[in-house]
Amino acid sequence: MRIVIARGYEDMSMRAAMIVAGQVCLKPDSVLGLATGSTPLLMYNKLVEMHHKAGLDFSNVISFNLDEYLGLAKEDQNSYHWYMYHNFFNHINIASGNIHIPNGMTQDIDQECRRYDREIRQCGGIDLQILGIGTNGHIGFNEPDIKFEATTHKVKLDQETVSANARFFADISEVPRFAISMGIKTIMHAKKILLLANGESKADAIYRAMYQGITPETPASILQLHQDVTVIVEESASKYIRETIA
Ligand SMILES: N[C@@H]1[C@@H](O)[C@H](O)[C@@H](COP(=O)(O)O)O[C@@H]1O
Repeated sequence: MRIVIARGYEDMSMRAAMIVAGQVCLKPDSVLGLATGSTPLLMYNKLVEMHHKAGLDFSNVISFNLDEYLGLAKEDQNSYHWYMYHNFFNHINIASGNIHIPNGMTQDIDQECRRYDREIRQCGGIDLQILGIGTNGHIGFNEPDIKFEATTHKVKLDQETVSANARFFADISEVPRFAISMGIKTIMHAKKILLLANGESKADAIYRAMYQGITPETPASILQLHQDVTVIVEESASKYIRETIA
């Protein structure tokens, strides 16, 4: 693991955007695994800026999002569909046919999960996977569990995740309790992984993920076994890491 401690959110986001931009420049038809949440927001802004000001070209890029809430339509402002189009896709030149996000309104969840995994395989797997981390150590919506879930699957969200994500909804009762998430195996098959952690609320989770045992109780800890992971930790999220290094 390469660990970078960034001087604040801006620095973390710029470093992350540079890595994504580097990937796209070197391989214009890269398959990107994309994350949502508040953490990568500024990284997406920076990539949009690089597209407009420096001609960063996404026309051949293929994207697969990590997850989607079950029961939220694409038009719902809390769906990850809406988030991705609103914050990123609408502002760059990615081809709409190259965008993949699980369908949270599917009538057949198993079939939707199998379809999603098949499409990732058909595109040759993910070149660069971007990840955030939940306060409970989740990646995508792979929640703490007694085993690692391999492929795309239906998830029951943890109470901690529901509470953490309630800030985006008018009321906690509106937060969906279920989601579809890419599995750990698919994430681990990505050629490169970029994990971002921002804010003090992530300090414990990122420390456990990087320095404690590998356990499905901290899903992000599996990343210790991946050969090419870069972790960009914003300063306040790095407080336990710095204590360990010091
Ligand atoms: N499913 C998403 C994750 O992909 C995200 O990385 C994480 C952290 O979110 P945030 O960046 O808002 O803290 O929680 C959400 O529930």
